[in-house]
Amino acid sequence: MTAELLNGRELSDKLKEEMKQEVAALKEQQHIHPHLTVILVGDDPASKSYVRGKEKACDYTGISSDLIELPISVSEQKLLQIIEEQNNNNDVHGILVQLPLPDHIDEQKVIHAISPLKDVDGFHPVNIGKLVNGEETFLPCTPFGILTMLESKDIDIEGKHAVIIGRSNIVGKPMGLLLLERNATVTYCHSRTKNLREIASEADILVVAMGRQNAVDGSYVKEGAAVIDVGINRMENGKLTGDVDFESAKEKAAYITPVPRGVGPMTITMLLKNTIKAAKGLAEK
Ligand SMILES: Nc1nc(=O)c2c([nH]1)NC[C@@H]1CN(c3ccc(C(=O)N[C@@H](CCC(=O)O)C(=O)O)cc3)C=[N+]21
Repeated sequence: MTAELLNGRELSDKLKEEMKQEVAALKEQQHIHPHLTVILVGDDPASKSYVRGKEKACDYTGISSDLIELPISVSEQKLLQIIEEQNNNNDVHGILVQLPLPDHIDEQKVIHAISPLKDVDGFHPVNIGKLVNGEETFLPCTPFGILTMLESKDIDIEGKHAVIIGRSNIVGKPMGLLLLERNATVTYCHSRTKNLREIASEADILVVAMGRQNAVDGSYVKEGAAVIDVGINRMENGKLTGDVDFESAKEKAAYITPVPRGVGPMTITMLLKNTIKAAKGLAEK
């Protein structure tokens, strides 16, 4: 079998086109102008490039965005103060603080400071709590994007075995919760898991978010599985690659995401969705 490609770039383009119409209608009919504030601390080139991607996507869909750039030496107190100003600004619907933050800033404290109503990343504990409860909330963008890709191909989730490799707060943990809510049987694996290959090769849906190039190859993939590669690793030649050895995995999978043009663009697109939702004062289950 050779897998069908889950092309995140193509799906993103389609969704952005729809959102562009929706934003235009919101402006015209309800005088709502969705606005996202992005806060970037320091000048890490990868972070800068992601932030540029977000700005570009906002522009395309008619969402206005501000970028607040702060020096790497900025104090935690100053950052918290800026977040508070954004919380209190009624023209701002979404606030995103680009992660990771420098070591002298407590990331959890920063996430707690963002109003849950403007938390378009879906990282605030109130929103995570709602996700655990199955209540409506802002879904974390990467898991939301993955779910949207699976749904776009009508890939069955109910009753299927989903194996998540990686347990980060922003990808692995919420991914498992979302799939569980849709009646998958979910197994979490991580760096201490024994028999990773054995467990992974039982997955109908395999989500790989380990942060290590080629950590998973075709021998980890069940025939007919959907393989989702969340990894972004920059190779020596400057090109991006995922955590999955695409060539061997695609011979066994029924569906597979490429890197680049897979999960990454969907993450940004879901951020736009969440920003529109925030502007409308809603949150989605
Ligand atoms: N508060 C916060 N929210 C985030 O959502 C967040 C974050 N911090 N910190 C970093 C990660 C990473 N992330 C990506 C988004 C888009 C691509 C993306 O568009 N990737 C393109 C390639 C881009 C390129 O060529 O560099 C692709 O895979 O095709 C990648 C990575 C969001 N993150």
